[in-house]
Amino acid sequence: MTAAFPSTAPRLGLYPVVDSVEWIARLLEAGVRTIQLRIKDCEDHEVEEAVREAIALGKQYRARLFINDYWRLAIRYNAYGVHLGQEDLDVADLEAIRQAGLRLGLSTHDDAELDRALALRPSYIALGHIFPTQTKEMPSEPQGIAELTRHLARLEGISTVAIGGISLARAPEVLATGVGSIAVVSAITQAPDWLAATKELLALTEPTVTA
Ligand SMILES: Cc1ncc(COP(=O)(O)OP(=O)(O)O)c(N)n1
Ligand SMILES: Cc1ncsc1CCOP(=O)(O)O
Ligand SMILES: [Mg+2]
Repeated sequence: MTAAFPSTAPRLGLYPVVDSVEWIARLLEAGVRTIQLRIKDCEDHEVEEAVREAIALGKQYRARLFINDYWRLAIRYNAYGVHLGQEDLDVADLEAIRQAGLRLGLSTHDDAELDRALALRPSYIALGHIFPTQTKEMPSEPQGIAELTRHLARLEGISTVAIGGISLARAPEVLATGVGSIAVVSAITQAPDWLAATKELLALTEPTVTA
């Protein structure tokens, strides 16, 4: 049987996905504890400094900092984890990521991709896109709440993340499915007041414990 990747928190809560060290710094300062650096379509050497700085910030704030795509740099600078999509899986050295002790998050869009992801025993499984999104061109249709719920039934005991078109207004219905985390880009980066949006999303995902 394939060895599992290291576990992460069962519920990752609010998971902003951002494209700069500046966003990483301001969101960690705002209280976010799961976050991803996602810079697209660069060579490793072009993003190396940003990846190094983001990972250092993640450690400083004791946060779960995932690096999207650049798995070699994530290993070099000892990130908390790496996020990979299905196409990334065709080229990444998963054994090197596992040997380095990094967590692994995987994207899925349908049952076949879920089968493939489950076989790899990642740290979390992302499901998307849930709603239409302007942030990334998607070849598939949005899966919606009913399909998300159906997929979650296969994922008992696995850390799960929903992504795609999740606005502040839609977050409650997504969280009501029982998914462990909501990953968001524009709900924060395009918000008229990013700090207010972040605080509201944090409150939704991390309800205060009552005695
Ligand atoms: C949490 C999370 N879920 C999905 C993705 C998308 O990853 P991928 O399919 O590899 O697409 P790109 O982000 O690389 O364009 C993600 N980054 N994070
Ligand atoms: C990176 C990614 N992967 C699937 S949807 C998406 C973008 C999500 O962005 P938004 O939260 O703005 O819809
Ligand atoms: Mg990718």
